[in-house]
Formats: sequence, C-alpha cells, structure tokens
Amino acid sequence: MIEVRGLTKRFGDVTAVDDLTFTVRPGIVTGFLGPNGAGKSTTMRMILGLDRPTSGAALIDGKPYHDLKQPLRTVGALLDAKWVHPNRSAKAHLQWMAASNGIPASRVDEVLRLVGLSEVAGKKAGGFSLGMAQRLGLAGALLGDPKVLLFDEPVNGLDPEGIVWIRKFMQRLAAEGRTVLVSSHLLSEMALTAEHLVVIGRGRLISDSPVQEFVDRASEAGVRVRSPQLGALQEALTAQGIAYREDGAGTGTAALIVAGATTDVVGQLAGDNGIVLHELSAQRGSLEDAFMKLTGDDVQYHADVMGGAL
Ligand SMILES: Nc1ncnc2c1ncn2[C@@H]1O[C@H](COP(=O)(O)OP(=O)(O)OP(=O)(O)O)[C@@H](O)[C@H]1O
Repeated sequence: MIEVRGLTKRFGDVTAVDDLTFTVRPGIVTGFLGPNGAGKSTTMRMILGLDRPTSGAALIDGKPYHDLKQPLRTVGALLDAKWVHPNRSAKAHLQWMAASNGIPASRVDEVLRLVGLSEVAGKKAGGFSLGMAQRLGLAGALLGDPKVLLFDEPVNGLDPEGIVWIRKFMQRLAAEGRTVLVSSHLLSEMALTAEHLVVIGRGRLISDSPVQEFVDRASEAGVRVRSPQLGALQEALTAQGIAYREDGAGTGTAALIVAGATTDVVGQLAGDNGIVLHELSAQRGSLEDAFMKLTGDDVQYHADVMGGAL
C-alpha cells in the first residue's frame, strides 16, 4: 500500500505538488493521471525518497522510503528506462543491481525470463530499442520481488505491440496482489489499463475514484437527435421538463443533445408527437471529455497550442 498524506513540494516559487492526499491499494492497477507538469513525477520521486517533501509524507507499507530495511524488496520503480550503463549487458546490469542489494544472482535469470529478455541477456543495453530498455527497466524493478511497484509513463514512445505488452504485464502484477501505481498523461491508455484513477492538475488532487465513476461524473451522457421538425421536438421536450442544448457541430444539420435521457424516452416522445427523426443516438462521454472538464485550464493550454483543435 502507498499512502500520500498532505504531500507538498515547492521548487522556489513553483508549487509542484500541493497538499496531495491519496491511498494506492494492492490488487489493482491505479492510474496516476495529469497533464504535463501536473506534478506526477515529483510525487513519485518523493514516494521513492528521491526528493524531499516540503511538507507532508509519503509512506510505503506504513513507512517512509528511507526507513525501509530492504527497499528493493519492498518497492520497485521504473522512472527512466535509459538509466543503464550503455556498455553493460542486460544481465551484467541486473547482476550489479542484485549484488548491491543483497539479492541472489539466480533471481537475475528469473526476471530476464519474466520480461522476455533471456535471449538478449548478453547484449549491450546501449543498443536496446526503447521497448527493450523498458523491459530491462521492468526487470530491474522486479528484482527484489517487491509488493509495491511504481511506473512513470511506462508506455511513452512505445509501439502498439509494446504498449499492449506493458499493459498486460502491469495488470498481471496487480492480479498477483501487488500495489501498482502507473503515471500517464494518456487518458485512453489509462482507461484500458487502470481500474482506479488518481487525477491531479497543477499539483492538486482533482479526483480519486474508479475509472468508470470518473467518466460518469464528469462526462456528458445523453442522446443526440436530428430532426427536420426540430422546433416541434424542442417544444415537446420542454413540455416534459427535459433539458437539451443545440449541437450542429460538423453535421451541417442542426441537432439537439438531450442530457440525462435515454434513446427510449426521446424516441417515444417523438413518436407520440408525430415527429420525424433523422438520427437518434446514445452519446457516451469519453475519458478525454471527463479529463478536459476536470483539469480545466491546464488542458485548455494544450488545446490552444494545438491550434484550438480541442
Ligand atoms: N527539480 C526541479 N526544479 C524546479 N522545478 C521543478 C523541478 N522538478 C519539477 N519541477 C516543476 O514542477 C512541476 C511539476 O513537474 P513534474 O515533472 O512533477 O510534472 P509531471 O506531471 O510529471 O509532468 P510530465 O508528465 O511533463 O513529466 C513543473 O512545473 C516542473 O517544471
């Protein structure tokens, strides 16, 4: 278990992490989500004792990192996959890590097998692709067979095959009863990987909930409806006290978005009033929608940079 309590980190004038409190439970993958610069890496570094909190605490199984007797056997982390000596082989790199942490050398072959690197164990790590380097990083994190694992943006830059492999691997580690915290700014990826989401923006906690609850709470579920008799439909909806808004985006035809109603209700109402419909479709808010609403200004900035495409 990871417990973050009132965690704050200031770098001069910048408050990178601002009074953050959340708990990461074992047995599921917890996604740690936020736009670039939200404070995810800084939080992870504090959990791992690499940055000192300005105030508050981060505990692993009830203790600060520095109080852990055998840190590598308690917590494993993948922060920067390129953190290897380029001229060292994958195996030598892991042997060196194992030796300096009192872990038997036999474990090195085990973790190489676990991440599928046995066949390239003797090759220099400097020549590894990003996907292979990530696997080597994972092997290092697993060396001490820790119950708690932290991964910072593990799928960044990977090809689709590598992304799926890492996703399944993290899910398997969680299914074994481990505590798995994975940071990402990729919302759709987290929706597929994580069961629970801790969302931050500008160092502050925005949401701490199951993935589905996060989406349901923040995104707009409803019905999209197009009709050549839109005025009559608006009157019928208003008469029933059902809220709607106009939505002509991209279709060339005016449409309505009816919030909080089902297609059954809107279809029935149209039928009862003899109104012709050209479209009646359920709208499901995406994780991206939810994220944009909740992280507000932070994401708005990125949208502007992209030419207002969002
Ligand atoms: N060593 C440091 N000195 C000064 N400012 C820092 C330092 N480390 C991080 N920051 C600032 O703290 C804020 C949070 O950064 P952090 O890297 O934790 O965010 P992040 O959510 O991990 O973002 P990204 O996904 O881009 O890595 C940013 O404004 C960053 O510029």
